[in-house]
Amino acid sequence: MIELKGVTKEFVKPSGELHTVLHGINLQVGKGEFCSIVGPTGCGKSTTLSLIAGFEPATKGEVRIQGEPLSGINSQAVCMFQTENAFPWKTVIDNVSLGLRLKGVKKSEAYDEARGWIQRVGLKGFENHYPHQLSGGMRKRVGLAQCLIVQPKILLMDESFSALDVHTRHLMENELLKIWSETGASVVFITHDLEEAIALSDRVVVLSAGPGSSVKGNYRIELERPRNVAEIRFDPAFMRIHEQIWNDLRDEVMISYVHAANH
Ligand SMILES: Nc1ncnc2c1ncn2[C@@H]1O[C@H](COP(=O)(O)OP(=O)(O)OP(=O)(O)O)[C@@H](O)[C@H]1O
Repeated sequence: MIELKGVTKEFVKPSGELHTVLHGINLQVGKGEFCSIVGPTGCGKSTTLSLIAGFEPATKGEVRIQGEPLSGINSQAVCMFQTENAFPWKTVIDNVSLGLRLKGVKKSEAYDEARGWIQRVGLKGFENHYPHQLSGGMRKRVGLAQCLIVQPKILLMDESFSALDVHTRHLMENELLKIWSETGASVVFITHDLEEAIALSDRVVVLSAGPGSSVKGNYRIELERPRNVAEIRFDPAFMRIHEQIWNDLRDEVMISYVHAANH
């Protein structure tokens, strides 16, 4: 579904110098696969997501979606960020139905579809509430429904749950896994939290410390599904995988600290 082949991304600094964020990234995400990307702060995780979304082009190499080179915005993908997706001046049902309305679907049909999604994410009864009348977790549910109503083949999530308290976060993660398993979408999930990455994913990719980050490790997570993200952390198999990936990640985090201290 998604392939990055030898992708390098450079930005021009205000001084005019080139800053290489990613260097020679190779990454494949299959149809219906849940892939998380972890790495030290500033290594280029969000930049990777932005290349897959088509918000900006690779400097070198290629991003392919379903085998085709991506040019411009990736029409198969939707993005869910750490910040709110919902428009504050729109009700839940107007927010959730928006993607369909923008595609030209009639209001009554879009509303019918939106009601189904609102129910699926556990917000039945809140159709006419505004975002400020909901809790942070409920607003995330609105965001998820907003993304999934358009039945994307690719869901790109950047630290989507990191602002939530730990209990709400686990609820949302379990909810996400349940809904994802019913949609067959490919997910690329960016997180700082290795436990979250392992608990959710089929695969965890570790990026090395920047500048010029590349793929340091690529791990298949063979834990059984369905999973309960709050409980799976105590599974001995989970702990073994965590130790293995953390050994890789820790080195990169240390390198990143040293770089930060020297600048
Ligand atoms: N549009 C841009 N112009 C110039 N530099 C950029 C741009 N976008 C990102 N960068 C730089 O690229 C590097 C990687 O940023 P990015 O946000 O992708 O990292 P990250 O791994 O997601 O970081 P964090 O873990 O802190 O969220 C940073 O040094 C950042 O300053």
